[in-house]
Amino acid sequence: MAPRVLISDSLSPTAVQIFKDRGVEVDYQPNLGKDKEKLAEIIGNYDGLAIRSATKVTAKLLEKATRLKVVGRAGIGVDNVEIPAATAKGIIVMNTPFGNSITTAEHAIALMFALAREIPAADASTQAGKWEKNKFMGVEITAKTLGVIGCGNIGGIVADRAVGLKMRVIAFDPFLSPERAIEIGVEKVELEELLRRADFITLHTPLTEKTRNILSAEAIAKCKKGVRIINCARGGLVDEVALRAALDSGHVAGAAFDVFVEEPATTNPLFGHPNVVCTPHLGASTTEAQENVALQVAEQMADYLVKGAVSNALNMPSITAEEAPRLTPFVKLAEMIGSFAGQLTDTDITGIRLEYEGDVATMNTRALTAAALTGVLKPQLETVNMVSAPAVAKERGLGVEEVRREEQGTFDSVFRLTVKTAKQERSVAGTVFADGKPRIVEIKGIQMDAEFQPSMLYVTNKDKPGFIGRLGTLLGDAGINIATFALGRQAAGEDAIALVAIDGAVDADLLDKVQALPNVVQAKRLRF
Ligand SMILES: NC(=O)c1ccc[n+]([C@@H]2O[C@H](COP(=O)([O-])OP(=O)(O)OC[C@H]3O[C@@H](n4cnc5c(N)ncnc54)[C@H](O)[C@@H]3O)[C@@H](O)[C@H]2O)c1
Ligand SMILES: O=C(O)[C@H](O)COP(=O)(O)O
Repeated sequence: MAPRVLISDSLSPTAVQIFKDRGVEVDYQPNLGKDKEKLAEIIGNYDGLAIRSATKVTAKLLEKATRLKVVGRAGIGVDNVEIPAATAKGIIVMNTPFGNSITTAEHAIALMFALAREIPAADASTQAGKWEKNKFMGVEITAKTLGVIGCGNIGGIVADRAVGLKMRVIAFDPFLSPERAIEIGVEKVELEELLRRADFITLHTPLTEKTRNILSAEAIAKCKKGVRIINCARGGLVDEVALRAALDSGHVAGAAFDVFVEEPATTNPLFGHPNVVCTPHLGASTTEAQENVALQVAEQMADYLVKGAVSNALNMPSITAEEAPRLTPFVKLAEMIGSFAGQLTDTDITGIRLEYEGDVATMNTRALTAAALTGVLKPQLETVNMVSAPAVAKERGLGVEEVRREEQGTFDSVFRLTVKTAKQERSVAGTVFADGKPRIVEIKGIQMDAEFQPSMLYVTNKDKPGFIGRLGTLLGDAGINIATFALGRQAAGEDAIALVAIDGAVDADLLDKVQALPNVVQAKRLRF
């Protein structure tokens, strides 16, 4: 069945076309993001949800999203998505981190000019027939100091444009390296210094607990008198009430805002002030940016739903479309080896060691680790998947250790997983053969050669004559056909392992009988 995607915000028709071309069924309902109830009613029918900023992907909505595998944000900010809730449900959240950066940076520059020359007010006055030539006295931006708070993708582009406009640019960003600051021609400063020196301040950080009200009443008071403030990033970075007071007192000369604490903003403390310019979250609204983000989000979501490739995910390691064909059989191997170990372990797992040997050590081991953890946890947690498994493992305090060795041994690649419990360590290793099928090659250090089968019986025993015959007879008498029988042992008379693929299933009674056979140490049913 073709995967189904719902687009619940306004997106370029390019997205619809790409989904169709990639074999994904698509429903375009651009106003649904504003209708929470209706969205919750139908979200259960979809594998993918493509959104902009109007749709709020809350934990409550995700409860109804029983089939959802991916949320794609056609844009940058994902503050409208409850990512921990999506992760817990195994839903990938991806964005398009660069598609609208230039456009948004240009909007910030446009708002800076609008403030410097009071263009919106002058336009309204002129079109009202007033010709108030003496009322609108602007300021030049040349040689003025622009303070950039948050100098990532957009802040960096704003800085570059401002340098071109002959401004002096200073930036506050704890994660801006001195090398990058030199490269883009900005002076890296602390926030206090930026506030003290800047003639214009522009904000380009995400909204986090650290950045909320980064321009608080106190910070605004530290600004140079006559400062002009531009916010094209997120509502909540500036204390709107404090800013209004500073505008009223004349301490701040002007403010240009594209984003607001409450959106859609129909009322706001800043509204109505003569030196305030507002736009309705238009930062990303150009034909070019909307084409970019629509195309990118549709390609990324289709790649995931159709090919399993993951890019720009915020809660899962990336798997490129190029690496997916080589990686996919190993993802399957890692999950099955993990599942094998998880099914064998009854007591609390305290730690997991993952060893990648040979070619597999050069692959995307973050994705393989996520797959292996999924396998380990699934016997206890039905709903866990590659998205949620690393977070769940961390939450449960499982120490996860990765070891990579590129030298090859008997096989081109070996993946070994060791589960640690308070009582013991148990390892299982496997590889992928040339036919692309995963194989078990070692259990507890004992060499084996077994394919994974849907129904298997795992028996450890003392290697004494008669065991195989007795087990075969027991299964035969119960009407159970043996499909394959793999054996491995340490040495004659010592520990041995039998891995038996069977048609049908062994019930609890029969398992007890296997367990009661002479020399049997442990008998377990396994399902793959
Ligand atoms: N108005 C719009 O339509 C529109 C469009 C696109 C993006 N945005 C918003 O713009 C913002 C920036 O986007 P971006 O692509 O440049 O993101 P980015 O991740 O590339 O850059 C953000 C920068 O903020 C810095 N930062 C984080 N915490 C900080 C702190 N406490 N103090 C100072 N700096 C801090 C980071 O180090 C990073 O360099 C986002 O919030 C995004 O949602 C708005
Ligand atoms: O973070 C973003 O990409 C912008 O806020 C754009 O939002 P929009 O897609 O709703 O215009």
